[in-house]
This record gives sequence, structure tokens and C-alpha cells, in this order.
Amino acid sequence: MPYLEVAGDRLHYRTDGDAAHPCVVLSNSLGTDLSMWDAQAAALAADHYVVRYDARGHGQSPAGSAPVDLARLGQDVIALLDHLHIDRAAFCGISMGGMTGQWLGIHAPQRFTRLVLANTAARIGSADGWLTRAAQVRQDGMAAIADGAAARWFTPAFIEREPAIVARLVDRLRQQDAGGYAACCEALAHADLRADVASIAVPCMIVAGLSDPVTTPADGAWLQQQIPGARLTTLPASHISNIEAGAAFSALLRAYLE
Ligand SMILES: O=C(O)CC1=CCC(=O)O1
Repeated sequence: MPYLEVAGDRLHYRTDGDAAHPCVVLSNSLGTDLSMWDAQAAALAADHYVVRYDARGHGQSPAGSAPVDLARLGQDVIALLDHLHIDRAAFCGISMGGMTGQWLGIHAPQRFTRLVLANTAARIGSADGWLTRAAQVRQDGMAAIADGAAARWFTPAFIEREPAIVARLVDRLRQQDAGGYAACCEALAHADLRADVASIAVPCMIVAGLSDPVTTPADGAWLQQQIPGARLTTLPASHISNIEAGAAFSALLRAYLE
């Protein structure tokens, strides 16, 4: 699996498909890793160069020693594009990955052809909530929050229907490095793009999960109203909609990238 060095740290990534095809970068949510995109990578790789990476502090990408902020998460994507000699790409990020996408649309619009901002918001949760969660995992490890994850990520119906898929994601969360997870909670505590998203001039599709309790359909609608020309699509899913409504998500993404 390839890595690149960025800001003195290691970023783990994976590519699928032919580098001659249009590139799409996929960015994971808090507590997951690049494997969350397996279905979308499989659906896109015949005619796209699919680049996915473990967000800093996740999977095989360590958080590094410096505090993590949204700018660092965004600059990691630019470093990855530079490393792969890709001038412009489409970007699809979910939740924290969707916030990274907003940052990129604000600060590096020339590098992106389209943004797909899934299950995200310009401000997710509250600073207090994120700092409490960071302190909890730093003190007690990932087990302290892993048990509650499924209910934040999926609808009860999906949890009942697909226990193996849910268990795999929650197991990965349990194995996640607590320091890396906490560093990204701290980044989210300070991330607030509400005053800036109206400046995004990259074509955008916002995807909201109709049953998402974390980044609600109202959050998605607000983003759509703020970002000029953005379109909003909803899926019958909770927060991790690319897994809960995987086929519909992949079809949407394919259609939007055409
Ligand atoms: O709290 C969660 O696990 C859901 C979530 C919030 C931001 C993110 O990326 O995932």
C-alpha cells in the first residue's frame, strides 16, 4: 500500500483504475478508513482513477505530533494530488471528509472539478461535545465510544438487517488509534465554515441522509442554500449513507461525475 510524506508525517492511500481516466478523491468520516469506500471504488474504477486515503489520524495514517485542524486535513489532499501529479480532480467526502471538501472548495477551488459533500455540515456538533469526546478516548480508549457508534451511523433497520457490515465498521473503530481519533475530534471542535461556504464556486452536490441524526437533512439544505448553484439529494439512510444506501450512493456519484 503506498504512502506519501506530508508535513513530516505519513499519509496512506490507495488507487484503483487507470491514471489516464478522470480522477476522483474519496475522503472518509471520523472513525473509519479508506475501506469505507470499497463499494464506490468498485463502481467507479472502470472509468475513473479512484484515489482514496486514510484521513490523518485514521487507519494507517498517523495523526502526527502537531495538533490537527481542518486546514491540515485539506492540505493533505492537495499534497496527495501533487504527489500523484494530478492537476484537477473531483472530490467526494463524507461527514468529516465532507468538511474537508468544503475547506478545499473555499481554499483550493482551482484543483477541483466537482465536490460531493455527503452527510456533512458547515459546523458539526459543538466544541464542547467534541472536546469531551476527545478527552474521553484519550483517557479510556476507543471502547469508551465504540458501543454507541452504530446508533449514530446507521438506522435501526439497517443494524438489524446487516449486522456483519455494522460489526466490521465498529470493530475497526475499536482498533482505531485513540490519539488520532481524538486529534480529529479536536479539529472538528474548532472547524466552523458557516461564514465561508458561500464563497465556494466549484460545482457541488450535497447528499443528505433522511434519517441522519448527526448531520441532518436541514444541515444539508442549509449548505445547499449557501453554496451558489449547489444541488441537494437525499438518500434513505442515516449518517454513513454510502454504506447504508451503497448502490444508490454509487449511482448518484457516477451520474454526477459524468
Ligand atoms: O460521531 C460520529 O461518529 C459521526 C461523525 C461525526 C463527524 C464524522 O466524520 O463522523
